[in-house]
Amino acid sequence: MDFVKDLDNRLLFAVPKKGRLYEEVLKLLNGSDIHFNRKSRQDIALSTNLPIALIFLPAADIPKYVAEGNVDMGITGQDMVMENEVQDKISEVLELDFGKCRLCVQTPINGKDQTLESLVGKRVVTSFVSYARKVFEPLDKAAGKKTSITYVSGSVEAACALGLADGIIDLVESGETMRAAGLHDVHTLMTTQSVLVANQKSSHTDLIKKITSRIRGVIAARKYVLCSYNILRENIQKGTAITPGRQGATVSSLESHNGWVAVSAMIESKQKGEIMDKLTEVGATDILVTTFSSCRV
Ligand SMILES: Nc1ncnc2c1ncn2[C@@H]1O[C@H](COP(=O)(O)OP(=O)(O)OP(=O)(O)O)[C@@H](O)[C@H]1O
Ligand SMILES: O=P(O)(O)OC[C@H]1O[C@H](OP(=O)(O)OP(=O)(O)O)[C@H](O)[C@@H]1O
Repeated sequence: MDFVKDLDNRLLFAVPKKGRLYEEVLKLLNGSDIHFNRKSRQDIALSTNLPIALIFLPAADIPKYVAEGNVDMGITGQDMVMENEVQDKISEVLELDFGKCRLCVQTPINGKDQTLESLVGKRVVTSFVSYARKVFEPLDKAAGKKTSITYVSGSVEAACALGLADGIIDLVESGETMRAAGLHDVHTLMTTQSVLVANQKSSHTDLIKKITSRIRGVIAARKYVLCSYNILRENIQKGTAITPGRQGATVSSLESHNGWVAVSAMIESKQKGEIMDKLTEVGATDILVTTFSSCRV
């Protein structure tokens, strides 16, 4: 019971305890300077530097806990928020730029069913039963049929080959799992990614803002790098046209090189090769690209 007392006045932050999102979330917490010691098999860890308790839960259950106010905030997938039907009860505070995939209707490549509509009245297997019911309800009504929707907790792709389903609803990222099971996607129901969600009535509004801002900084730092280079003063405009920066580039004079300036600006990480090529073409030298672990922009 002492443990429960330890949670008093702490913001409760639910994070996935395993699975696809776990490693990414640990990196986010580390980058956000949220320190904690998690003892083996314990699903609650107190932060050592902030009034936060991390609660390790299945990603699928996190939306429910956040919506009910049992925890103040959490990290889960948009698909899980939708499946739990709590999108109106929680605030989606921030998209996290990982866990990106699509929720798709899939059928055997060589089978009879090649559309969503052709599955009406047949057998569908999924981990997303409540969402599936919503999808098939109007179709069933229009066709006067009843689609059978069955829950399985994982390895959904096996259901068609094993004779349990005519089609499945499951997540697709690279498509490898689907193809290996002899399936293809005939309809995309939603695209999804991981999100930071918060209870709308949490009393920890300031701390929620602080955590959100830190996590936003980690995500932004992954998208941007700092590009710095030297260029002749007369070519500054050619350089800054290539690296305008987020709010303008920083330009400073080079003491020992008359007529030269040093420029630094944030650029999108994925464009760094092209930008360095262009800077070289306009006569920039000593072009450096530096990554950073967090930022506030
Ligand atoms: N292949 C994928 N690519 C990207 N994101 C995915 C993928 N599979 C799942 N996700 C995202 O990760 C979330 C959690 O999926 P995961 O399969 O890890 O479930 P889990 O219940 O946490 O773990 P497990 O399946 O091991 O029990 C999903 O709701 C989805 O948002
Ligand atoms: O398109 P892909 O890149 O192959 O990814 C899709 C697979 O990833 C997820 O499952 P996961 O591997 O998390 O395991 P699970 O089947 O136990 O849920 C999802 O349920 C698919 O099976």
